[in-house]
Amino acid sequence: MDIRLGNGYDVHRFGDGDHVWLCGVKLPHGRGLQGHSDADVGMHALTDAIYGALARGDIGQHFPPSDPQWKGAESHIFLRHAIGLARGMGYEMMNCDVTLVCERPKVGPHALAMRSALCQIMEVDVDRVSVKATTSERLGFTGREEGIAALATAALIKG
Ligand SMILES: Nc1ccn([C@@H]2O[C@H](COP(=O)(O)O)[C@@H](O)[C@H]2O)c(=O)n1
Ligand SMILES: C[C@@]1(CO)OP(=O)(O)OP(=O)(O)OC[C@H]1O
Repeated sequence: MDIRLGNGYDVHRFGDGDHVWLCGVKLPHGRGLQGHSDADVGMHALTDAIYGALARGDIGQHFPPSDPQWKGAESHIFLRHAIGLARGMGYEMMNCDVTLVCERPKVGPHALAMRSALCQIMEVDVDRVSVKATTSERLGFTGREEGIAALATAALIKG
């Protein structure tokens, strides 16, 4: 049995807008997250955790922000690529865990929808996918609501 662990971290800043995409769920919000893609910070962190587990670089190497092809792209494209790479190397998702760091929006009421969205994209059981959140007690850039940070861990298993 071969188990590989990876971690991911991402940040997107708030700008104009009326919604945010978080882990595949569109939430109405007073501001939007800025990015080259749809700025789904949680999905980006999870995608990077998978690349990290595989030692296959990071999201910006596979989908360069300088490439106009990815402007406005839906982030499921990135996650599908990462999990496809994992399967191509003989790995399955054992479990993964995403933590969103923001004062708002409140994630708890939407966590199950987020887990469902991620597990559908990755084609894994929902009990293998965790999404949770914390504030940063109003400290730092997340505390000032200048942006949202996300951390993720992925465990991949072969055999
Ligand atoms: N965006 C968020 C932030 C937090 N939660 C939930 O609230 C709990 C308490 O947060 P603290 O930062 O005060 O520890 C946290 O454990 C989450 O359950 C949330 O849903 N959305
Ligand atoms: C996802 C990509 C795609 O161009 O752009 P962004 O939406 O800016 O997101 P980031 O987390 O900075 O990762 C870099 C890029 O790969």
